[in-house]
Amino acid sequence: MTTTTTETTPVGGPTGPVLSATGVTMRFGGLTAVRSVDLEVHPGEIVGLIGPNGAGKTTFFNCLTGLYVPTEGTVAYQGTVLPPKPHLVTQAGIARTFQNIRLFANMTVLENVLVGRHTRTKEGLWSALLRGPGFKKAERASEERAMELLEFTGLAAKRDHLARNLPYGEQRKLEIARALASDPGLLLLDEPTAGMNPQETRATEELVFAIRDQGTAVLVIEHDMRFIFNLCDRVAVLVQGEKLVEGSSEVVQGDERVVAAYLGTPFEGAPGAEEVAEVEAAEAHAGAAAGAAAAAGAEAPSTTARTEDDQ
Ligand SMILES: Nc1ncnc2c1ncn2[C@@H]1O[C@H](COP(=O)(O)OP(=O)(O)OP(=O)(O)O)[C@@H](O)[C@H]1O
Repeated sequence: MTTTTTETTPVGGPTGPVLSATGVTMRFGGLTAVRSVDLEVHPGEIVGLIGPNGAGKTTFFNCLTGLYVPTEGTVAYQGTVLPPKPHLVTQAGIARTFQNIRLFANMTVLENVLVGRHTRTKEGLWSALLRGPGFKKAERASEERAMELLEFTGLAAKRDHLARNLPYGEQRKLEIARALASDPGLLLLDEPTAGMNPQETRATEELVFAIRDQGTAVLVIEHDMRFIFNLCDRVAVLVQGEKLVEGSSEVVQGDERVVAAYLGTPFEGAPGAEEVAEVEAAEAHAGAAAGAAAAAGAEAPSTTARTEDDQ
């Protein structure tokens, strides 16, 4: 089934997944960039999409957001199949950022967020031209919401700066603020930490958690595996346009096919490494304490005994 129709078709209830992509295929001439990919994102989830360069990740995002009309397959938001038109997809509740920053460089930070707000304002052309009371009220409400988002992303102090004068990390944050201005139920992030230093990456991680906590589900493409495995409830791996594996960070990291096709040897600082080191240190400490207690002819403390039983 193709998504060339402009009708919206209910296929589920509001309690189901936020996003359901079903059998999404995208061909460019003889090249199949995305092949029959199914993916769901549920409310409250952060889902990662990873894979080697050219695997089809961005093409898949473009199919989800109506930039491309998939050759086959459907994309549904909250149970309603979406027409492949970017403005209708945004209006439905899916917002995105791009791999290459796309801000209005000569507009202020606040103005950039206000642009992202336009899908949620109802005032028409005449109202805007005449600047009637309805328009002024809507304008004030939009500005209030935009300022909330600038506070949320830590950019409020820069509201009047030109976007082009922001440091790189803040430009990426502004892109996120602008995407959030459409009050999405699902946010798609395409390589949000590309070019960031470790501090900026850590701040982005916190921001994504905060976005999820505020009720927006997130689907994120990223090559930084530490970021992905720390952040995501679920990770899907695309290889040569096909979904190879999908599961928790642990499942994906442990899958031999993913390691062979993409991850290679385990990356340094894998999540859990710190915890493993802490447990080992605690066990060594407990073992030493038990040894000392035995040497002194006393019973080992109960916590030590439990630790040993658990091994
Ligand atoms: N508009 C297009 N026309 C023709 N081929 C395209 C087009 N867009 C993408 N492709 C091809 O589709 C394949 C998938 O590209 P895509 O950019 O989706 O991969 P990706 O996984 O996002 O890669 P990266 O991690 O490098 O961003 C590539 O072979 C690419 O050359």
